[in-house]
Amino acid sequence: METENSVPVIDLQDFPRQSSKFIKVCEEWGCFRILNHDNILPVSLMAEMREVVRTLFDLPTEIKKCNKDVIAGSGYMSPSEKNPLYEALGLYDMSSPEDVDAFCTQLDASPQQRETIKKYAAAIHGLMMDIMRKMGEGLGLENVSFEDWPSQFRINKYHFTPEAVGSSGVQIHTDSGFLTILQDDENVGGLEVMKKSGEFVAVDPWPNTLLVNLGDIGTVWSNGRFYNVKHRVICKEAKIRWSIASFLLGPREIAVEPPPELVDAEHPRVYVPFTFQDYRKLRLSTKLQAGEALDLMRTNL
Ligand SMILES: O=C(O)CCC(=O)C(=O)O
Ligand SMILES: [Fe+2]
Repeated sequence: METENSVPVIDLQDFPRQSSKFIKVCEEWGCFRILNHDNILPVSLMAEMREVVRTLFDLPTEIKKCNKDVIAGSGYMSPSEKNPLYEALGLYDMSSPEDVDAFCTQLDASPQQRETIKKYAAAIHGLMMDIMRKMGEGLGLENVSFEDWPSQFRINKYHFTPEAVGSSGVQIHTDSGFLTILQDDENVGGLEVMKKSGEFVAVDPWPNTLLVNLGDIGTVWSNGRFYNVKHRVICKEAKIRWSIASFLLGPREIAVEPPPELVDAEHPRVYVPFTFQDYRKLRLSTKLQAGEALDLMRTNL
C-alpha cells in the first residue's frame, strides 16, 4: 500500500492517466516502484536472471577477477577491508552486444546463462525506453530520444552476517546517471531512500516489481526539475541479499543538455554543459558521491 511515507508506485499500464503523478514523483521523490512491466520485462525472466546472478557469484574468485573494469568500477569488486559485506560484478554497456558477450565470456557463462543475460539486457533497454518515452510525454516534449545512451549493468551481493546488523552495505550516494532500474531482493530489505526532508524511508521488498531511481544526470537534463534521490543499503538481518542494477547513464560523447522546452526566462539554465564522462571523473576525483559534485557545475557560480 502506498502511504505518504512509502516509495510511490507507478502502474505502467495506467498511462496517460498516471502521467502527471509520474512527473510529480520524479520531482518530489526521484524514485518509484513500477508495476505491470510484464509485457516488456516478464517476471519469469526476472526469476531466471536471479538464478543466473546467484550462480555467477558462486564462481571461484579467480574467474570473477576476469571481469575487468572497462570504466572505473564497472567490473568485479571483491569484498574489501573498507566494505567487507559487498561484492559486485558488472559491465559497462548492456546495450552493446559486444560488451555483453565479453562479460559472459569472462565469467564462462553457459549458453543458457548467456541467453538469459542477453534477453534480460534487451528487456531492460526496452523498459528504460518505455519509461523515458512516458517521461517525455509527461513533460510535453517532442523529439527526445535516449536510444543510443549506454547503460551500465551491475549485480550486487551483500554478505550480511549477524555481527553486521546495523552497519552499512553501501554508503549514502546518488546514482551518477539519468535513471536506474533495480531488481531488488525479493525477501531481504535494507535499501533506504532519503526524502527531500532528509528522512530515510525503507524500501520494503515487493516481489515481481522493480524500483526506479533518478540520478544526477536526470537532474541536469531536466534543468533542475527532477530529484536525484540519495540512498544507502543497511544490513537489517543476517541473510544474503542480492540486487540487479541497470543504469541508463548519459549521452555518448556529447554534453548533457536539457531539452529547449525546459529552458526559458523563468527557468534559466541551471548547469553548464558537460559530458557524462567528465562528470564521472569529477565525482571520482572529488569523492563527492551524493550529488554534491553537481553544485560545481552550476551556471551561477
Ligand atoms: O542494492 C541495492 O538495493 C542498491 C544498490 C545501489 O544503490 C547501486 O548499485 O547504486
Ligand atoms: Fe545506487
